[in-house]
Amino acid sequence: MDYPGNLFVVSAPSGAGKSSLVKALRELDTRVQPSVSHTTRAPRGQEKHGREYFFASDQEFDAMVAANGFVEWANVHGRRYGTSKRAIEDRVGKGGDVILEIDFQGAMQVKKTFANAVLVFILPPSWEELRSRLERRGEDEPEVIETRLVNASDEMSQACNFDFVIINEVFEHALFDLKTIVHAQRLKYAAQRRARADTFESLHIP
Ligand SMILES: Nc1ncnc2c1ncn2[C@@H]1O[C@H](COP(=O)(O)OP(=O)(O)OP(=O)(O)O)[C@@H](O)[C@H]1O
Ligand SMILES: Nc1nc2c(ncn2[C@@H]2O[C@H](COP(=O)(O)O)[C@@H](O)[C@H]2O)c(=O)[nH]1
Repeated sequence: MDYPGNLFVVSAPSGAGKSSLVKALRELDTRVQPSVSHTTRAPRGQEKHGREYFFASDQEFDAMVAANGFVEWANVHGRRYGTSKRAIEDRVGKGGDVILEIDFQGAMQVKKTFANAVLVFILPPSWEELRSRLERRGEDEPEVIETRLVNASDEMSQACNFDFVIINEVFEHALFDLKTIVHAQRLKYAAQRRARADTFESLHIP
């Protein structure tokens, strides 16, 4: 699908720091808008319906799947998560930039629909640090942390299918890398548009 905006997808094993990086990027760059996903998991901590997620029952999620309402959806850590078409098509269709924080299965589905989407995978510096970040965050029960660490191994093996891989060891360095990828994509896209406009002009196509 061709569209005038930029679509960025950030994936990572749970606890690698993607939400923190995307939040910091958005504070520096207000052109990048997040998409709020739907999930069947329960809210945690201070999460609010419509802000972090649209929290849906299994029946509500089923109804959206049946209505073809998702660009992508997947089972992640035993719950379902999905990006609604409405969450991204409006904005990228009008030339805005959207950033998705989704798992690798969703990222692969997005790439099939939006071939120009830029896929970024975030890796933690080590297993020990991944575990310690999940524990320090203090938002998940120990068994949930164990499930996420078990799943992290499969998730990390998918990094090679992404356009860019960032190791989030020193937060500021990882943020710089992410910011650079976003800027580079904008420049590339603007250059492509200029080249296309020049071609039409030289051929006298209005
Ligand atoms: N470079 C870093 N150094 C140390 N701690 C970090 C770093 N990046 C993020 N963290 C911390 O690690 C924890 C996990 O980060 P975050 O919640 O952003 O991960 P996530 O990948 O979005 O996880 P999930 O997929 O479960 O939402 C948070 O407490 C965050 O403050
Ligand atoms: N395929 C999708 N994955 C998603 C989506 N929204 C979030 N996620 C991923 O789920 C896990 C767990 O998230 P958490 O908030 O419960 O910690 C994480 O890897 C997210 O990236 C989505 O819409 N589609």
